[in-house]
Amino acid sequence: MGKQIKAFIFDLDGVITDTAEYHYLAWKQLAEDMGISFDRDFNEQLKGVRRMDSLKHILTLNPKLSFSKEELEALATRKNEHYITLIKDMTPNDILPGIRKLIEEIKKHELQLALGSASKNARIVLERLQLLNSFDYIVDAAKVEHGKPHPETFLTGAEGLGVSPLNCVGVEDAKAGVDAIKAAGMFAVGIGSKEHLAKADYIVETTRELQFVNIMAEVTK
Ligand SMILES: O=P(O)(O)OC[C@H]1O[C@@H](O)[C@H](O)[C@@H](O)[C@@H]1O
Ligand SMILES: [Mg+2]
Repeated sequence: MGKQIKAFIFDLDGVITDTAEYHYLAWKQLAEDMGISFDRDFNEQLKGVRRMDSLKHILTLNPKLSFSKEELEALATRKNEHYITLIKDMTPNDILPGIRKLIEEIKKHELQLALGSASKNARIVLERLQLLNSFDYIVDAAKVEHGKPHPETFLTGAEGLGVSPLNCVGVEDAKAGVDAIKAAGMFAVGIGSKEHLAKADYIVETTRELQFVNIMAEVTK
């Protein structure tokens, strides 16, 4: 018998809006300034990963480079400045196809909705998209100690909503995120390729295919 679903917990970047692309471009700009190049395949390992952890991962590409703690902070700040420039003109038109409809269906069925994001910019982005009020609870980088793939982000979301993780569906575009959802004991919807999101319980290629009825059918299988 399938589970009873009471809540959805959405990742932000790459799920609600295409800020995953802006994170990629901002990291690429910073990395190129340091003579490091990386491609979209390597970028899959950065998706869902916190700012400083992402920077440290990029720096493994050139082990000859070494930075003090202060220098690392300055580099992470510079990346964020590139990112802030890229998101400055975002509007509700930047909500990815299918997301608004899915949120409407979640509300119509009287389920709860939380955000589970690794980003310190999560509230700014939701504000630009005029979606802040659509969420019953928001988990961002400030609320948790451990980044994804640790389950804390999703467990904190469930706790904030007052529901058991077993009654939650998590929605993610990142491998680290899907791993976090599964470690939290939730049903995982992955957006992207099977190759990157192998652990997801149900995978769609793009947000356009995120249909409430199809997700519920998969959950109750
Ligand atoms: O630098 P920020 O806005 O705090 O974001 C941290 C991380 O947030 C995640 O949502 C993104 O997938 C990562 O790419 C990003 O590094
Ligand atoms: Mg994401």
